Amino acid sequence: MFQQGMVTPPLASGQALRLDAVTRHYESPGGTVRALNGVSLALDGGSFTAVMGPSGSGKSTLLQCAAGLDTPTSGRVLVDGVEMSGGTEAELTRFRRNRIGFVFQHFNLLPTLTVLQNATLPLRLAGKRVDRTQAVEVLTRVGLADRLDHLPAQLSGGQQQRVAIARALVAGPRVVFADEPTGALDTRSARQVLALLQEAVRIDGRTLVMVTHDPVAAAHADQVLFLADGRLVGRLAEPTAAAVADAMTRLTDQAARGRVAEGV
Ligand SMILES: Nc1ncnc2c1ncn2[C@@H]1O[C@H](COP(=O)(O)OP(=O)(O)OP(=O)(O)O)[C@@H](O)[C@H]1O
Repeated sequence: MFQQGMVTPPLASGQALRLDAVTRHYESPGGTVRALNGVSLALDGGSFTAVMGPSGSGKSTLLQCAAGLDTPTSGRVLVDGVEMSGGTEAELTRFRRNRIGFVFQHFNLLPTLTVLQNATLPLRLAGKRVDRTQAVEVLTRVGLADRLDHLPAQLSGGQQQRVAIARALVAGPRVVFADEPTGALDTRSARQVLALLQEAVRIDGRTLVMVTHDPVAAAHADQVLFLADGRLVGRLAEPTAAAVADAMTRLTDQAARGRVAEGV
């Protein structure tokens, strides 16, 4: 059922991610852009949430703020009940490395590193010992056991994204953020990537937050949160692709009507 409005439940021990009244404003020559306008949400550990909304609604900004890659103008982000602000840049980086994984649309692999080196980079950056057996296990799970010494340029897009998923999972993060992880992939590779992300939730108990424009991808999640104009405006539990597409059509129409009313 599509529910309008969002209510944040009280802090619970099982909460992996919580945002309290997060805003992100940008100053631009045309005035202040309110990319996020008071977003509150709470996600349980082991849940899979898709975030959707019209272009410019604030999806990427939400992900970047929640993942500690960007700093909110106001509000709080808590991962595992621990607030992700107030420290130095080095502390924030350490916090992110220990608790957060990120999958990008365009993979962001380092071209001169092999598959194994790319996948274990977060461990080496964090100064942790690289357990080769465990790293190979992760790469085997994403179907790349026979590609360990390949460079990214020697792989297909789908294979590169699977390396990126291994990299996001290798340090055992509490929350994994994925920004359009299937946006650059063909249907078959997209399906494989979604299955791997789903497995990370169902088998390993990771908490996954995925921005997507694709209703079929969103239907893999437990719930879809809808953003419009920097606010959470609705939630769809146990989504089907048809219900997600329907809700998106309504939101996009509303956004277009809003722009006409404002004379944009
Ligand atoms: N660095 C920035 N400086 C100024 N404005 C920005 C900046 N980053 C984002 N914005 C603005 O904030 C708003 C939200 O952007 P965001 O990229 O989060 O939207 P989105 O929903 O992810 O869009 P899309 O689906 O097109 O990727 C937009 O109006 C965008 O132009």
